[in-house]
Amino acid sequence: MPAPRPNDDAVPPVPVLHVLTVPLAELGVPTAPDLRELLAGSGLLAWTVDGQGLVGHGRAAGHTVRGPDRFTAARVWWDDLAAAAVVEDRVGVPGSGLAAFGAFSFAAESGADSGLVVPELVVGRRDDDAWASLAVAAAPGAPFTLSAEDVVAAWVHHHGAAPGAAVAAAPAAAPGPVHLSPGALDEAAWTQAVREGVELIRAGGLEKLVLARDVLARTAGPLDPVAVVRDLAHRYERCWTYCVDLGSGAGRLLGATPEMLVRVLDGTARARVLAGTLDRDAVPAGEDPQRFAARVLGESEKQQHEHGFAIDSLTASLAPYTEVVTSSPEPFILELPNVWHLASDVTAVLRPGPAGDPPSSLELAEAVHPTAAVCGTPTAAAAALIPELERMDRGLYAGPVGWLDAAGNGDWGIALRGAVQQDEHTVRLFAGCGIVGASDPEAELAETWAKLRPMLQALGLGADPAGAAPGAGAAAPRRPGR
Ligand SMILES: C=C(O[C@H]1C=CC=C(C(=O)O)[C@@H]1O)C(=O)O
Repeated sequence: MPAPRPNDDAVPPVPVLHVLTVPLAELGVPTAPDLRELLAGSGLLAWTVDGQGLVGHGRAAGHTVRGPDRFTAARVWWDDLAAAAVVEDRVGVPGSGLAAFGAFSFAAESGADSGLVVPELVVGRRDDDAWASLAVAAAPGAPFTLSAEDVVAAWVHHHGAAPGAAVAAAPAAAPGPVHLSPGALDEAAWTQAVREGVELIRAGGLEKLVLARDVLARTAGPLDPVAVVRDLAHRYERCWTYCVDLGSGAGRLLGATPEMLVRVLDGTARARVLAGTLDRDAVPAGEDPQRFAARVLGESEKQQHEHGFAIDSLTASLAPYTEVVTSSPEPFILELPNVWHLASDVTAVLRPGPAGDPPSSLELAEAVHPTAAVCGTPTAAAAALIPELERMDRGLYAGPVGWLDAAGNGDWGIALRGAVQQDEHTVRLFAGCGIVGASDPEAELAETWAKLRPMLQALGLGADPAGAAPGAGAAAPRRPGR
């Protein structure tokens, strides 16, 4: 559905893009590659899961937005860009043709830019389909001259090798020591904030609240984001690994999220809802790990309660857009290298809007954000309390991150288990926990460390930052015993 337009003076003019998508077979690459091998080079944009997805390089166009209308403003820009673009798509699958990466702030009031960026070169893979798309700005009315040779030239430029040839592997992510320090709140202050949250819930003001904290990592040597992204994509292959730099100086968002906010493919929406977490390091000696997870997560009333809020908030916000919504009858246990989660997959057949088109992935991402997995229940009460208790601007953490195409398809994950790289030596890591009346603040603090683990490992800090890595030289904030 086209985005409602504000008055035309407020809409910036868009560039005219020429876009050519060719199958990789046309470039001499007969079998679909594992996209993780293409995570290299400067100006990387990525959205991959299990070797599939989209990997972008360079920048053909981009638009940043802020405030409560940030999604609508981005959609208007995208609709205009797509209408003006001249596209030759020889593949015709979701993600081919004109495609953009995007990231949106958690809060409407955030000082961080949100937006969309169209890479110059995108290499995509969906099952056995693999393609490359080249996008370049052209003068209005200019003839379309892009050819497969132009795509190869862009590939060589960005990858330093021809299509099909091996790309140089990245060196270690963070050479030299990494120093960790508390962000907005230290551990004691954050635990106190959780305590206050629990009291408010018990007093009946709200039912669930998600509280997060940030940790700053300073690296002695320059941090290579490509090595971080590669590490995450290989280690967390069941998660969606993301890397988005909107180019506005706000930093590079990277991480590997297990949570799919909404995916739209050919008129069907899907989501993976998570809530309920168990640290895989917490298995008592002699216990069978799977049975332990099934008992502690699957049979815990507190965890099921927390999970139920997340499912209800998603299905309620999808309802106006859907014909039928189905979800897993019982949550299942999702096993990740660092934690187990209670998870439910939701599928919804989308209802066409008044103009006959089903809602786009970005329209749905706006409709369902923020879910109770990152905000709370009721949403408005939780959203108002979060900055007050966390004492920070979440920026892009816990906001939608992903990609979209001109047909409305796209994947929007929730930017979790990640960080914002602020400069060559500084990354700001985030993790949060769903709090209910039965939550124990110390246990929630320990859970944030388990959720920070993917990024800490990618920085070379090992699983336990407090005892970490003589080689990594970590200086970490105190980690509670469990
Ligand atoms: C808020 C985060 O996780 C959410 C997603 C899955 C499980 C969660 C939990 O069990 O608390 C959180 O709701 C985070 O990783 O920062």
